Amino acid sequence: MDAYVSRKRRRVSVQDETNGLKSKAEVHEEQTTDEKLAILSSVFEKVPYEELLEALLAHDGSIERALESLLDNPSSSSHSPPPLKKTSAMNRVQSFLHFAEQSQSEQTNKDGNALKTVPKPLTKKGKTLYLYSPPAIAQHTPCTIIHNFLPPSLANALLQELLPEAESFTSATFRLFDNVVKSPHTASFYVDSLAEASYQKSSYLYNGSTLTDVREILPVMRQVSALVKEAVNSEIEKRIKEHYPDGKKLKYQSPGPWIPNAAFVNCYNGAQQSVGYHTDQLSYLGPHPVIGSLSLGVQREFRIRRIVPRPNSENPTQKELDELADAQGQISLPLPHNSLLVMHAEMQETWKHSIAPAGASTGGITPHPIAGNKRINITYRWYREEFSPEYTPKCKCGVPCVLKSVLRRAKTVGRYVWMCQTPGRVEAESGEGVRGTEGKEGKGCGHFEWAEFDDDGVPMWLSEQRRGGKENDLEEEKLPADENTIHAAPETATG
Ligand SMILES: O=C(O)CCC(=O)C(=O)O
Ligand SMILES: [Fe+2]
Repeated sequence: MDAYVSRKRRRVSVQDETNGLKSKAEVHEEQTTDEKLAILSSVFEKVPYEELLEALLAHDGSIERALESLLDNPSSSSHSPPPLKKTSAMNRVQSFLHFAEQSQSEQTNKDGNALKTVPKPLTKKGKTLYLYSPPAIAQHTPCTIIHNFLPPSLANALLQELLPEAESFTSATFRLFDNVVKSPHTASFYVDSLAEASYQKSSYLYNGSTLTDVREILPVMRQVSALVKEAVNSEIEKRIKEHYPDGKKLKYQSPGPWIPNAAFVNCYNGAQQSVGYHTDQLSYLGPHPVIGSLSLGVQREFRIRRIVPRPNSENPTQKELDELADAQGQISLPLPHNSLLVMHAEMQETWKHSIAPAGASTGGITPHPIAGNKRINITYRWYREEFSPEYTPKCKCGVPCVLKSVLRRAKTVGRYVWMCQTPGRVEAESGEGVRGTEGKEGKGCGHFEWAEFDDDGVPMWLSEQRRGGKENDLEEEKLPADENTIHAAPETATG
């Protein structure tokens, strides 16, 4: 069993198959077990990972035979719907093999000698790549996932605590192209104490308005928060060691432990409720935040796609445009009951996420024995003290600014701006979410200024103060005049 769960590449013998996959399989005889599990889980999204692994083991690592056996003997797990039709299952496998084939390319030096193998993004324009196994998700996305995270009875207790609460959730409001529209799901916001809830209601703004529904965290949610805290911190450590350059945290990522002290709870009632592509607001989380997202009830598809900066040149070639479109391709991660998804520090600034409607084409939903047609999701967050609104720069409207990352222009990519909360052109383009706020119309003052942080993501003026420097001396930190004056709002990626 260990050999199969190990992430090392191992040779597998290709079985003699007559279903047309053999030649592709031969090309990929070096496929890792992770990749094979990712392929199988792209077909059998709702079959537990362990079951897929067992099928692979039972067939000496042959994807094709494991696939056949799973199609012929539908999953033993009680809540799994019938798998896809055989033809669509085969199509998904073919498409994954196609992605995998393209995902490695030899880089050559100027003499044409191979230097090293460079992984290319697995995604492809207009296609959805389905990933289920935790190692494949860790490898190809900015997330990690822990299946069966809580003891089952605790997961059920949490669901039972939240289902009655969700009855009184209200529709999250979305601001799209200057119109305030309802998001097709409901949500509420929870913090550590009643005092904090009342402070939040009066002082924290989301796109120009305060939240109307802020609640005190409930007992089981609080108990689970401690477990989420522990798991997320350990996932962060692993992520840094295994995935980040030189095994070091990202610039601006907080070095300290992640301390969840706030949570949005989302409820999706039925297959059609969803949330559109968005990024989460950075203003109170700071740059490169980490979010722990726990799913309960009905399994739904979490989709992500990369925000890719435009090519540098004014006239990009077709090849550059194709590569851009491929890199923006969509990845789908099924989130089963009792799974903890960690959105790591690289996620919010450079990827968008959504919960897709579960139409007939994606297999609909399978009711959950406790939740019925509902999915409850808790996104545990750390509202950093340094980003409390009392410290946030204010715009000319006199309200704390919103923090956004700049992504689209090569010259300023990776920088951040504080800008007026009331959306103008930029925000309308990115379709940011405004959760449960009372819609406040108006154009805002258009204010924006560069945001400067120390390496740990602490606003520079505060960092200086902590180091015993000058108090509140923002001038010192400003860039040379020409760099500091923005004549047109930079294109931002995040809300
Ligand atoms: O329901 C989910 O898994 C995602 C929710 C989400 O994107 C959010 O709370 O910002
Ligand atoms: Fe989100």
